[in-house]
Amino acid sequence: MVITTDWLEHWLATVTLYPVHFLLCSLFSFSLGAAICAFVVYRRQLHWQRDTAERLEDSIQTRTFELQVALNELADKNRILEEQNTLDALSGVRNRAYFDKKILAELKRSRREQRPLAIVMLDIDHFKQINDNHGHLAGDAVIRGVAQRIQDLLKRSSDYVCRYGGEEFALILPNTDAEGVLALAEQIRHSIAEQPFETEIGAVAVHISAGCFASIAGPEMVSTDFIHAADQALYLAKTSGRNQVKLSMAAVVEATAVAVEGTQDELVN
Ligand SMILES: Nc1nc2c(ncn2[C@@H]2O[C@H](COP(=O)(O)OP(=O)(O)OP(=O)(O)O)[C@@H](O)[C@H]2O)c(=O)[nH]1
Repeated sequence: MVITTDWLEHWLATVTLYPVHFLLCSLFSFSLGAAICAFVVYRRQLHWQRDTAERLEDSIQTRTFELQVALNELADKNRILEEQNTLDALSGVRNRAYFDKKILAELKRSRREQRPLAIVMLDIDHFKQINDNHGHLAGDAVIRGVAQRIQDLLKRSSDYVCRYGGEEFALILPNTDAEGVLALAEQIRHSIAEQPFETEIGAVAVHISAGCFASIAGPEMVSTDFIHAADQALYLAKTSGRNQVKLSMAAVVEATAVAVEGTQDELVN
């Protein structure tokens, strides 16, 4: 549009003639412009807020995922650490602390399910002589070898061999009666006596003595009843000449009772 003098004069005349119209038009145009500006700003802000919220949500999700991964790793490491805490450093089998906990749990299970629980206390014979004659390193190798040999002979995943202390081991055998524990302990004794253990000074022949006890846990029975009974049987095995397995008299009584019941059943049938 070309602004000429004529046009300007005409425009001024119009403005002078219709000042109210002009004012109203100007006001309307200004308001419309302002409204459009406000709308554009508002839309921009909305977009920006939406973008920010999306970015925030993404970052929260990423962080939550990273946190979950870190927590899982921590839980795994904790599990490994807890597992390591239950192991004996020298022999690699479970340690005494594990035995103390496990026997309590198995005692409760035996009482609840009315199934027999068997314990074996097992000790390497004349171990002091092995240390004295061949040195402590050879002695350590024998302890490791015996532990491994026992472990290899345990077939059920619920059976545990624990190093009870020094050259003594304790076995926890859930759901095992007197007959079963005697058979397993005898198998272990035989395997150890048969095959010497490799050490740095050569093969060392050893044998063990074992005391066994098996019973369904009665309402009054505690874990020490099982341990003492198996210990007494071990003492009997030692004093009877070593390299043998003995069953606690308490277990014999129970086994006899079971046998008598069995005989009576047969008679009745
Ligand atoms: N090398 C080694 N020796 C150990 C370890 N723990 C205990 N001993 C030794 O084992 C020996 C156990 O000796 P004793 O309790 O007299 O038993 P023993 O000589 O086996 O005799 P009996 O059990 O009666 O047949 C001691 O000399 C202890 O020092 C160990 O971790 N490594």
